[in-house]
Amino acid sequence: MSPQQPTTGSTPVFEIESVTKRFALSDSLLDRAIGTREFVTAVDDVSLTIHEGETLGLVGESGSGKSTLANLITGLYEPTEGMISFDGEPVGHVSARPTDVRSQIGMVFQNPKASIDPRMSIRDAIDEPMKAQGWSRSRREDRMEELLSLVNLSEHHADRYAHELSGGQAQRVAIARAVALEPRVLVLDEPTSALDVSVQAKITNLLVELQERLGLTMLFIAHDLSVVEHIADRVAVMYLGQVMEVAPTEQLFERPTHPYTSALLSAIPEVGPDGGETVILEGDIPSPVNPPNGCVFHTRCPIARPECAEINPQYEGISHGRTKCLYPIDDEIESGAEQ
Ligand SMILES: Nc1ncnc2c1ncn2[C@@H]1O[C@H](COP(=O)(O)OP(=O)(O)OP(=O)(O)O)[C@@H](O)[C@H]1O
Repeated sequence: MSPQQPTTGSTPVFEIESVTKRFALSDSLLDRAIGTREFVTAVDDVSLTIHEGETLGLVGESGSGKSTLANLITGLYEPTEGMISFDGEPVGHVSARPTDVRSQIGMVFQNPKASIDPRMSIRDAIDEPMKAQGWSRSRREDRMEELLSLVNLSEHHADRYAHELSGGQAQRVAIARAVALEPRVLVLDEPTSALDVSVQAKITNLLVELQERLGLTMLFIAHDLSVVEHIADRVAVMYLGQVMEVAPTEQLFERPTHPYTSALLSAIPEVGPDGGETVILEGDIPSPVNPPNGCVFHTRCPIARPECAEINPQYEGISHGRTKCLYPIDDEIESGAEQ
C-alpha cells in the first residue's frame, strides 16, 4: 500500500499535483508597467490525493488556504501553477468541464440559509439542480421523496421557505440539494461552523451516514481538528497555504509528527496528550503576501532551529502519510512516503 493511501478505498478520484494559487492584490496598469504588483499566495505548492470513498479532513486556521483549495478542486479557480486531475483526467475551470464531470461534485457551504434562494420553497430549491439537468417531472418527484427521507426532512418542511427553518434543517436542505444529482464527491466547506453545538453532531452524523449509504468521497473543511476527528479517514493540516502534515486520522491524533499539528492538538482539552502542556503558539500568522523564508512555520514553531529559517523542508515520509518538517517528531511505526 502506498504511504498516502487511506484505510478505505484506494483509487484516486482527485490528484492535486504541486498546485499553487496566487491572487494579484494590486493590478493597475501602473503596477504592471513598473513591476510593483503584489501577490498573495493562498495555496502554495500543494500535492494531495483524495481517494474513492474516503473522507479527507482539511484543517487550518483562518486564511490558511482551505477555501481556495476547495475552489480549485471544484473548478471555481484555476491553478496558477500545477495540475488537478479527476479520474486521471486533467480538469480546468468549471465552465470548461463537461456537465457530467460537474454533476459529480456536490458542494455544501458554511451558511446554509445564504445558499438557498429565499424566494423559493424548499421543494423548489431541492428540485432546481434536477430541473436544470433536464430530468423528467416523475423522475424528479421520485428523487425528491428519496432526498427528503435521506436527510430526515418531512413533506411538511418541503413547503416552507429557508427563513422558516432552523440552521440544522437548512443545512439538511443544502445537503439534499448537493446530493440530488447523485454526485460521487461532496466538498463541504465548514458545514457545521455556523450551527449550534448541539446541532453540529447531528449534521456530522448525517454526513457519516450518507457517506456510507451513498459511497461518497468527501472533502470536509474545518477550522478545528476536533471537528474532523469523528468523520475523516485522513486529515491534512494547512498553514499559510501549505500542507504541513497529512496522515490517517487516528495516527495524526495519537502521534502527530509536525510541531504545528502537535500544537493544534494540545489546545484541544479532551484530545491533547495526557498531562502534556498546551503549546501556545506565539505571534500571528505571517502575511501570505510576504511569507517567511525557509519553513513558513518557523516564526511560530516552539522547536525551530536556526536552519529552519533557511531551508524550506521537503516532505518526510511517515507511516501512510507525510510531514513537512526538517525535524519531525518521531514517527515510530515506519517511514518512506514519496509525496
Ligand atoms: N479572491 C482573492 N483575492 C485575494 N486574496 C484572496 C482571495 N481569496 C483568498 N485570498 C487570500 O488567500 C488567503 C487564503 O484564503 P482562504 O479563504 O483560502 O483561507 P481559509 O483557510 O479558507 O480561511 P477561512 O477559514 O477564514 O475561510 C487569505 O490570505 C485570503 O485573504
